[in-house]
Amino acid sequence: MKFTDSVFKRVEPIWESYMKHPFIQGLGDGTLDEEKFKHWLKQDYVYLIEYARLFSIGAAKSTDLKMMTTYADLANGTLHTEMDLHRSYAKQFNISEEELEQTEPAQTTVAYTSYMLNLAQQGGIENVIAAILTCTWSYSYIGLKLAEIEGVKDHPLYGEWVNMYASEEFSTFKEDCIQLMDTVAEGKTEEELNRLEDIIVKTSYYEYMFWEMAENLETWPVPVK
Ligand SMILES: Cc1ncc(CN)c(N)n1
Repeated sequence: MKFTDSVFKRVEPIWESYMKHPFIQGLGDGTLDEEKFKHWLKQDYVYLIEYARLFSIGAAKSTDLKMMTTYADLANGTLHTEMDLHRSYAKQFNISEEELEQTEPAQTTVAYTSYMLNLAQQGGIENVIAAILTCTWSYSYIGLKLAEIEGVKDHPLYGEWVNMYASEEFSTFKEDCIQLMDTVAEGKTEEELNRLEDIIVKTSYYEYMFWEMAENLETWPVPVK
């Protein structure tokens, strides 16, 4: 069995819980509060800047040219394809690109990106891909599941979101990440694999917390100027 198949069995209950989360349910039935979506949009934009940085660390730590090319392509896909979705929504909401980029990251955004960046700086290439995997894979999982709902792709506001994460292009990003993970998992000891699996479980929890952050319009406790 591939490493990612056995990891999926472990994280599946967490990922199933995303589909029951009020934010995702609201995306699916079109009732999601626009303010919550805008909060997600701004937080996710600054999250994706760090995510693109992680792919770039992956490129720098790659052990061969093929791997380096895949990481560089994934960084490019994040900075252009995925973040174009955010810029397009921002335009509809009259949020400028400067405002998007200057979003103050909320606690959960800081915690999640710091966790991934810390792992990526510390270890080898296996840490980088283990930290990144859940992000792309779980959004593809959610997008494809939401796309099964009749009419969801035609929703005037949230249809674009579902179309992006259920797209063939995004599925290819996911497949590339899964393949990178299985390649570096080859020949690792059980102890090493357990450590990588733990990273994927933790990032799966962080994904849940990110939906919670958006749903609850999370900010820091005491506002200061
Ligand atoms: C928090 C989060 N996780 C995953 C993705 C998909 N790249 C995202 N845009 N944002």
